[in-house]
Amino acid sequence: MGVKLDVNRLDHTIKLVNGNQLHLLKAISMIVEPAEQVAIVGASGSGKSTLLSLLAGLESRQQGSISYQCGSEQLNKINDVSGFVFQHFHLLPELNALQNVALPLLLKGQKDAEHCALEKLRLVQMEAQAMQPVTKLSGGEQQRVAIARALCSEPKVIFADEPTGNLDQKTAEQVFEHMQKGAKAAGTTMIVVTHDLNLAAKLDKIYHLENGELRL
Ligand SMILES: Nc1ncnc2c1ncn2[C@@H]1O[C@H](COP(=O)(O)OP(=O)(O)OP(=O)(O)O)[C@@H](O)[C@H]1O
Repeated sequence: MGVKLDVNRLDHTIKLVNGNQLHLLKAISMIVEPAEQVAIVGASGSGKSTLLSLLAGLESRQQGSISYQCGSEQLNKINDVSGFVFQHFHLLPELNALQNVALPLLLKGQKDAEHCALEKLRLVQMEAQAMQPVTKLSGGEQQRVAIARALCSEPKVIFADEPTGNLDQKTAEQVFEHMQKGAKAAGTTMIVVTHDLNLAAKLDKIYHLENGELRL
């Protein structure tokens, strides 16, 4: 069961190095339903990554509120039930694909970590390369490993920041499809920041961030 996000009037101002202030996000409100897959698009510098970090609880809110609900339960912390996929993969170069995917589960003390990791690698069609050091994998393969890692902890919501930004169009589409399928199969809510309108069009809703305002 995915998480429902109820975002109410988020406001965010940034202090620039020259001392000026940039009113980046202006009273942003949105509702993301459980298992919904939404895109946030907008020009470079419009504040998409900042908004995603706020939604994911990685950055402190200045104003406004976000409530997270899973079934009938109100969640106090989103980090425990969320997965994050970054543009630059953020894999550990000294480990192989399987170890990268299994690591978060091992850290939690899960005994069947490698079994779960292998299952997720199969889902993104990377089982055959499980023992490969990640440095030997292509960009698209590395991102599929990162997606398997995000799916491994069976998150209730996935936040993805330009997950295919480093990939060519064809690979981007394949990787995106894996991510979408994985999230759909598990009923996971997914929020994706992307500049790629083709990919955004594959999701349930597209939000546009412009001049600090979010509109459908
Ligand atoms: N901590 C910070 N301190 C100062 N400025 C910041 C900080 N974080 C972001 N900014 C600025 O806020 C603006 C929005 O940044 P953000 O990364 O959220 O935009 P974005 O829409 O994701 O951009 P891109 O598509 O290029 O990644 C940029 O001008 C950036 O330089």
